[in-house]
Amino acid sequence: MTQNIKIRLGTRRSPLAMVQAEETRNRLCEAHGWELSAVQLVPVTASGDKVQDRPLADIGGKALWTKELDQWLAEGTIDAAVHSLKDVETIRPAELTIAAILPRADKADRLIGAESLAALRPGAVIGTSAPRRAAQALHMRPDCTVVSLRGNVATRLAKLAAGEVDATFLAAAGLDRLGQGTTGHSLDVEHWLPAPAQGAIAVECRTNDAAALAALAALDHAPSRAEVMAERALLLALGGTCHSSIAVLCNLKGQELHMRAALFSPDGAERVEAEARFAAGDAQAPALLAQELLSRASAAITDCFAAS
Ligand SMILES: NCc1[nH]cc(CCC(=O)O)c1CC(=O)O
Repeated sequence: MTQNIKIRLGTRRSPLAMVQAEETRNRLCEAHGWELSAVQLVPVTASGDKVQDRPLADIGGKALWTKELDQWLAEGTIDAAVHSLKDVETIRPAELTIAAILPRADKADRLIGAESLAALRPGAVIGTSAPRRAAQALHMRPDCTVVSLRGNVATRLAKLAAGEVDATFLAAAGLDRLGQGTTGHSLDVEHWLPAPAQGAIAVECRTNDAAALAALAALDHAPSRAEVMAERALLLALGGTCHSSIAVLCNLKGQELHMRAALFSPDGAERVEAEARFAAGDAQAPALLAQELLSRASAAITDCFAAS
């Protein structure tokens, strides 16, 4: 049976990454009528998972999530790689192509440890290593303290349970996929904007691998692709780095994308927001929105951007 492997699918080894890889395998097999054994999961421990004690932004950024899988694709060890698109650098090597975006899950963040930001005790300690979550929390609750909290979902929940922090944020998509749909309190996406591409799973393959491209194309969900590619176009135009706080919500309504984005200073004191409506596939509109945001932002915000 195992002789008949059609696709070797690389994935990070974390429980969430493995669940996402299994979902991808199931969809591939269903789309093509394959036995499950036709897709071989090939796990790797990514650099980003090895260093747990420092914020990702300080140790090399998002590239640490994809480095090993990128190399395995280049060497032909695997045929495709599954990623949380939120964790994938905006500029990818030309040799690699995002061949499929799976139907996007819940875009919201959940707050764990309190029913709402307002319900946190005065001076509460919030654990998060994401600049967006830190700045957005401090914007609403300047009395709170933010400390770095890294590790996979289970590790972060354990640190919260151990009392290291009063509260933390996790993506609803990740919690749901791990069977933790009742953990935490969903934050309304209209008021607490998510990260670019939050909740989206991307599958990459070699740009010159026609067979893999064709097999993965069957999984691509066009509405999800329209949203996340517009969000990534905004990120690219902003010149966002791991230190910048970028929050964006893009919803496809019919043929039109409704995008709302906000930038924050690291301490949360400053916030600029703008919105736009444009046709799906319009590559200029997100760039214009980026220019509008940057033009209205103070130095405390623009210092965290490469493009300014
Ligand atoms: N930064 C880690 C990461 N990357 C993707 C997810 C969750 C799934 C997703 O947003 O697609 C998470 C965990 C989290 O932010 O809570």
